[in-house]
This record gives sequence, C-alpha cells and structure tokens, in this order.
Amino acid sequence: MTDTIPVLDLGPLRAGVPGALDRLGAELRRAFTEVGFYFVRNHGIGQPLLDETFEAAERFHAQPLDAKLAMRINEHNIGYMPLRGATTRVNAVGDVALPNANEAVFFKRELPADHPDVLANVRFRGRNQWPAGLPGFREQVLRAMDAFEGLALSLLPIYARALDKPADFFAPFFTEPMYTLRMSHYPQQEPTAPENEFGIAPHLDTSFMTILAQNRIPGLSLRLSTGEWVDAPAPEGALLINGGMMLRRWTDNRFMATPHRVINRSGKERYAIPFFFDASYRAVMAPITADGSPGRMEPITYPDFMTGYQRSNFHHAAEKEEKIELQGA
Ligand SMILES: O=C(O)CCC(=O)C(=O)O
Ligand SMILES: [Fe+2]
Repeated sequence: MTDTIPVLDLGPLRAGVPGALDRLGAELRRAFTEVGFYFVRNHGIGQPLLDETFEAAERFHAQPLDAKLAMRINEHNIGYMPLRGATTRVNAVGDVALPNANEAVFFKRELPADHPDVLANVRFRGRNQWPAGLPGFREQVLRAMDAFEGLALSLLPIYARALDKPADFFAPFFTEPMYTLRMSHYPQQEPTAPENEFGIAPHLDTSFMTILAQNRIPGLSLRLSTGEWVDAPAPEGALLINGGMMLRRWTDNRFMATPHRVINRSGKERYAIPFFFDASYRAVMAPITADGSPGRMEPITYPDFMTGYQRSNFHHAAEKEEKIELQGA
C-alpha cells in the first residue's frame, strides 16, 4: 500500500535543489490522477508538535460533557460537535443511515474581536470558542494551526507546477487562507456494533487540501479507483495529504478526491487531528482547465460552496439553515 500511495520527499525542494519543484509537480500530478492521497516526508513539522497536539485532543475530549457542550458548534462551524452529531448523507459511497461514531471540536483562524468580518458576523469567520479549564490548550492549537498552514502554503507551488502553471499561480488565492483544525475522538466501537456504523462513514472531504498526521491507532481506510478499500499505512515521520471536493472542482475534475472512512474496532480510544485547508474567503475559484477553456463548473467561493454542502451533512447546520430559510420566506 505504501507502494500505491506516492511519497513526496520535500527535502530537495526545501534545500533549494534545482529541478526539485518540477519533479515534485510531476509526482503530485500522478498522485492526484491515480490515487488522490500522497505522503510527504521531510515536511519540517516536528514530531513533538504533533504528539502534543494529539495529547491536547485527548485532554479536550476527557473533559466532562457539560464543559464541551458549553462551546457547542455554531453556524461558523466552530466548536464542539457531540457524539453522533453528524450523519454523512451526501458524498457517501453507499447509503449511510447511522450517525458517525465520533465527537469532534473545530477551530479556525484566530480572529480578533474587532475584525470587520467578526463585527459583521460573516459566516465561517467567527471567533474561536476555547475551553475554560484547559491551560495551554489554546496556545497548542494555535501552534499546530500555524505549522500546518505554513506547510500547506509551501506546497502550493507544487500544485501549480502539477497543473502546468507558474510556481506562484496560487499565491493570490491564498492571501489569508481558510482553514479548520478538527480534533476528533472515536470511542471504541463494540464488536456487536452494526455493520453500517462507522467512526466516520465513507466520505469526500470538502477541502482543497487535508493534512492528516499519522495515527498510532489504525482505523482509516481509503477506496482505491479499483473500488477496493485498503487500510492506510502510517510510515514513520510522514504526513498523509489528500484533496477534497474543492480541489476536484477547481481543477475541473482533473484531480481526484478519494473516498475514505474510519472504523475503530481497535479496542482503544482513537484521536485524529485533520487540518483542512482552503483558499481565502473571497477568492473566486474558476476551473483551472488544461486548455484554458471555461470548464464544466461555475466559479465559486468558499462560503458559497460550504453553505451548499453544510445543508446536507451536519445536523446543527440543517436546523440552522431551515431557520434561515424560514426567515427569508
Ligand atoms: O480520523 C482519520 O484518520 C480521518 C478523519 C477524516 O477523514 C475526516 O475527519 O475527514
Ligand atoms: Fe476525511
């Protein structure tokens, strides 16, 4: 399986070796036309930072339920989503009836109280909610998000070259990228749990790029283009990266978004810290076609895309959307 998922070594690029960018671009193109996932090595994010972020996720979820519910997820998609708070209804590979067996908390870029988007209550531009009783937690989350953002930005020239664009092609779209750090807790699923109960059901991410730190507890699997589900390997020191629906759409379906799922029958508690990375809030993403033609999809922004998606997948969003629609009616 490590044979199947390409491994991109960022060492030569970071060392400024001539030709490294174009070589990585070719490898990335292959990754996104054949698999939809790739590993990066020599990515520059230290293992201690990742370990401490996993620990922070564990500390967060170990709090009493009341403390977590005090920062319940809101219309900005920031805060705590209780166990079985989401059912994967769209993008699924099969029919999924049961809510996902995970609880999660979501953080976005830290915005000051007087930021114009905060003052105007612009959707998905709200302030983070932080737990009251966890010293050092906020700082840890901010450190992790900074590190993941830095890595994601450093990969953009590779994406540009993979699409035969100049290295700085993506820069104007990512002046203040949107991102979300999700800290998930997958309780052990009982051996007697129904077949169609998942930690997270088969889905596509919405993102342009998802960075996933290696997990010591297995459970993640991917669906190859052959239709076969395979367990994701976890090579030491590497990070797993995939593209979601935004990448697929923006590349006019040239780059694939690959279905994946989690089942936690490991007999242990499992935590995950995926980082979802997208263009700036107001960036207009018109299809990047091979021949410069307009492409199949309409140009779209992050909020327009996300509001369409949210309506179908998150229970809290569905309720909110209904209220919003009623207000507008
Ligand atoms: O828990 C994992 O390993 C992956 C989680 C995932 O696919 C997601 O949160 O979108
Ligand atoms: Fe995912």
